[in-house]
Amino acid sequence: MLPPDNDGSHPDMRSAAPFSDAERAAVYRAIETRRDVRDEFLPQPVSDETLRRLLAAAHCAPSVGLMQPSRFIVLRNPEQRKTIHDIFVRRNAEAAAMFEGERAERYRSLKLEGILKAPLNVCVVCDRGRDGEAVLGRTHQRDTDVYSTACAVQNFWLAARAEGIGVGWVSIFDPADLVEPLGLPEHVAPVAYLCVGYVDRLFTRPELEARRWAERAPLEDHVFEGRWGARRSD
Ligand SMILES: Cc1cc2c(cc1C)N(C[C@H](O)[C@H](O)[C@H](O)COP(=O)(O)O)c1[nH]c(=O)[nH]c(=O)c1N2
Repeated sequence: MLPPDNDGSHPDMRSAAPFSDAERAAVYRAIETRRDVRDEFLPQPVSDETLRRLLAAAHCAPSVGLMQPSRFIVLRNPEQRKTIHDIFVRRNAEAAAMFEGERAERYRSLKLEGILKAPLNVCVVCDRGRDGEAVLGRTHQRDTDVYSTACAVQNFWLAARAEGIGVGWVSIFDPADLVEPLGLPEHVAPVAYLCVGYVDRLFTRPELEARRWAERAPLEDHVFEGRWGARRSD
């Protein structure tokens, strides 16, 4: 056992004082007003400096065993994005066929990506590393590397909101579809295909709710006490 430091804390530690009221409000505002964006992208380019801030925010995310498995493939070339969009169109037709009747009609009326409209696409991938290599925290939960990458995506999304930049996550692909167009090696899994660009308007609630596809649930319905389904008052 290592001896404790004099005051019991590591020299690299610092105060964990709460944020000021304004700082705290800004954090919650980013969380509450973040939206998935499909169609509101403006053509205005995102500067390298701004993109770097978003990527730095993503790179700050927690990761299992500090594995830092997230990698960011930035796609600017319209031709390459056209290839990805063509794949989306094909997969989206397959997806639409999985719904029936009025639901299928409603599905087809939704715009579910901004691959070509957004000035920038970023594919966030997870370098799953070499099999057999033990990673702290991942020894019994193999997918924690992918969860770590999802944390990076959320950091990116929230930082983007603070910058006035919209992000839309597109997952209507078979992950294998992206291997060839992005040159992904076998140990790299695509996690999030993101459309990124400035926006001047955002929905005040999830667009899928505004368009009557699904409804947000009250938080209370999703919080249990001690056991699945148990309520505090039970
Ligand atoms: C893992 C994952 C995958 C997808 C999404 C999200 C996430 C987390 N979302 C966005 C999703 O529909 C949206 O987050 C919810 O409807 C809630 O809306 P807000 O994000 O609050 O605007 C999404 N949206 C879309 O139009 N096409 C898509 O393929 C996907 N895929």
